[in-house]
This record gives sequence, structure tokens and C-alpha cells, in this order.
Amino acid sequence: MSEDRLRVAVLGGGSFGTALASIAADNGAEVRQWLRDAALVAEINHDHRNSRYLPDYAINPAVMASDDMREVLDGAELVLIAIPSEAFQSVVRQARPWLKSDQILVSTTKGIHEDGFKLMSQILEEETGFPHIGVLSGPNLASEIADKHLTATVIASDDPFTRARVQTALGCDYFRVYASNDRYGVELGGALKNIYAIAAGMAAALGMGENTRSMLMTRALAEMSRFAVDQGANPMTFLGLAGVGDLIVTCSSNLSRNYRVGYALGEGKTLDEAVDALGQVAEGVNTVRLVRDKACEDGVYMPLAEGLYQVLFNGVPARQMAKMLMQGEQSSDVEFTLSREAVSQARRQEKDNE
Ligand SMILES: NC(=O)c1ccc[n+]([C@@H]2O[C@H](COP(=O)([O-])OP(=O)(O)OC[C@H]3O[C@@H](n4cnc5c(N)ncnc54)[C@H](O)[C@@H]3O)[C@@H](O)[C@H]2O)c1
Ligand SMILES: O=P(O)(O)OC[C@H](O)CO
Repeated sequence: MSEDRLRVAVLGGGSFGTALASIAADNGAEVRQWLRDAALVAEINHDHRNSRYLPDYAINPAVMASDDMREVLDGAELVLIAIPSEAFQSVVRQARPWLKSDQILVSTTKGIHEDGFKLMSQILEEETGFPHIGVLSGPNLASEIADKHLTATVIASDDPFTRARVQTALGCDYFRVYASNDRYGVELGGALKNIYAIAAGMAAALGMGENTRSMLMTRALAEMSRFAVDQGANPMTFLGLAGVGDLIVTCSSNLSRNYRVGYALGEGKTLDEAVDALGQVAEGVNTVRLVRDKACEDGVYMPLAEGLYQVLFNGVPARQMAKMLMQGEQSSDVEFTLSREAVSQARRQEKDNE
């Protein structure tokens, strides 16, 4: 190995970790990937395939997989973490003894940690206290990346070095990496869109049309931005790839696991059946519960998240919920230009004048 090749470590042997490892290797980096399953390690190293999570796609032969975390992290300049949110903190704790403060740590996980409503980069910060922390998020279906479809993503960090290094490490002729300094907003966008992807899959299975999908996605964006503002994020971030970009792909594609869970529910499967049949992570199921509870706690109006929560966890039929949502108060289109309160006031006035 030449001395000046960038060393990249990927933690996670699922579809996204595997796709990212391949991009970095395509870009000339020396890539090591950590996963727990020894049989999958052997398959990646010998057959350059990951039949469990990304079947049918060739992995760059330069990716070296290992179940030894120390070996994978040793000497890595960039560490990409693609572990489902439920296990993220425990994996970071496992890695902690071999992490170094000059390494760049990037979360690619689109979920929320139950304890304290933390995002993954906040866990990275808490567990390490290191300065180079970022988040990678955007419209990034792993199998399309593995197929080298032209794709764009966002590296978000308040550290300019992290942004620039990740752009260099991953940017290539099929993968463009845009920069953002709103780490929280980018990360929140990636987690929230999964909620609405479940709803979009459900609507499709119920035979609802394109107008419905468009309404759902646009109102989802309004709801996501409203929540983001309440949490202190910049709503402008939601106009970018990690907001509206990711919302579009995840609410439109059968390749999205969250969409597929929603579709299965719309076909009449139970939540357990839908999740079991998937066999991969669908972060939105947990996220809708956490976001709905947080919105109730903070008094943020999120009718779609509340409606989906009622369908998923309280057995309310999806069609009945859709009907109830359509009967809610008609409010403002873009509340950053016309407030919800101003619309309500005008309607009250209209009633008084009758
Ligand atoms: N797949 C995509 O298209 C995609 C794209 C962008 C972001 N993401 C995000 O990446 C994250 C990971 O998703 P994925 O698609 O790779 O998931 P996946 O379901 O394909 O794979 C999950 C991987 O994590 C491993 N894992 C689970 N628990 C673990 C633990 N305790 N210790 C070690 N490893 C553990 C599994 O063994 C598996 O290798 C998710 O938050 C997802 O939202 C996925
Ligand atoms: O398969 P999903 O639903 O986890 O979505 C994958 C990515 O987040 C799409 O950007």
C-alpha cells in the first residue's frame, strides 16, 4: 500500500456500509470494513459480494472486511459509521478504545436515540469529545449507489476540515458530495423523512393517486420544517438534498425499506409481519414513535406523524386516518410567509361576519 492513500474505516456490514466502502475504494482509498458476521466477512473478501444485505452487486475488491474492530480502525483517517440507530451507541462504545482524536468520525445513520432524543452525531460527540465530527445524509438508496447511478449527498459539519476531507474521500464521477454547516438540520432531515416514507408506501398500497402523494410529501416537508424550527435547526436546510431531496426519493421508491414497510401495512399486514418480512432496518417505525412523543411534549403540531403513530401502534385503520386528516382545519400553505394563526384568525372573522 502506498503511504499517501487515504485510510477509511467503515463500521457496519449492512447495505449502506457496504455501498459506502465501495465508493471510497473506487476513489482510491484503502478501505477496511467492520462487521460481526464472519461468514459475510469471508464472502466480502473472497467473492466481493454481500449476499445478505446487497445481493447482486459487485463490491470493489480493494475493500477488506474484518470482524476485528481494532484492525479496521487502526490508522484510519476517516471513520464512517453505518449502524442502525438502536445499536449505534453500543458500537461507538465498543470502538472507543481505538478511536483517536485526529480521526474524522462521520455518522451515516438516519435515526434517533431513544434516551434523550439524541441524534447520532450527538452520541459521537458525547462518547468521544473529538473535534472532527460530521453527518452524511441525502437521497442515497444503497442499491442505486452500488449500481453507480448518479447520486448526490451532503456532508454536514461545523468543522470545515471534516467537510473538505469527506468531499475529497467520497466525491467521484457517480457520487457528488455537497457541504453544509447545519449538522443538526441535515441529520434531523434524514431521520424525519422515514416517517413520511412509511405513510407514502401505505397510501400507494391503498391505491391513492399522485395528487395524494404530492400533497403528502409537501405537507410532510411543512411538518418536518415546523419540528426542526422548534428544535432549533435551520428550516432552509430542508430545501436541500438532505431535506426535500431525501423526502422525494424515500417517498417514491420501492427500494426504500420504510416505503416497503408502509406498503405492506397498506396491504393489510401487521406491523410485526411487515418488519419481519423486510429483514433489514426501517428506522421510521421507531422514529415516528419518538417524534410523536417529542412533538406532544413540546406542543408542535404534527398531524401526519400523529396519524401514522395511531395507525402503527393503536390499530386505527389507515383509510379512516386519511379521512380524519382531510377533515382537519384548512390552514396555511407556507407558514414562513403566512402564519397558521393568521389563517385561523381570518376564518374566525369570516364566521363572525356570517
Ligand atoms: N440502505 C440505505 O439505502 C441507506 C442509505 C442511507 C442511510 N442509511 C442508514 O444507514 C443505517 C444503516 O442502515 P443499513 O441500510 O446499512 O442497514 P442494514 O439493515 O442493511 O444493515 C444493518 C447492519 O448493521 C449491523 N448491526 C446491527 N446491529 C449491530 C450491532 N449491535 N453491532 C454491530 N453491527 C450491528 C447488521 O449486522 C448489519 O450489518 C440506517 O440508519 C439507515 O437509515 C441507509
Ligand atoms: O431504505 P430506507 O427507507 O432506509 O431509505 C434509504 C435512504 O435513507 C434513502 O436516502
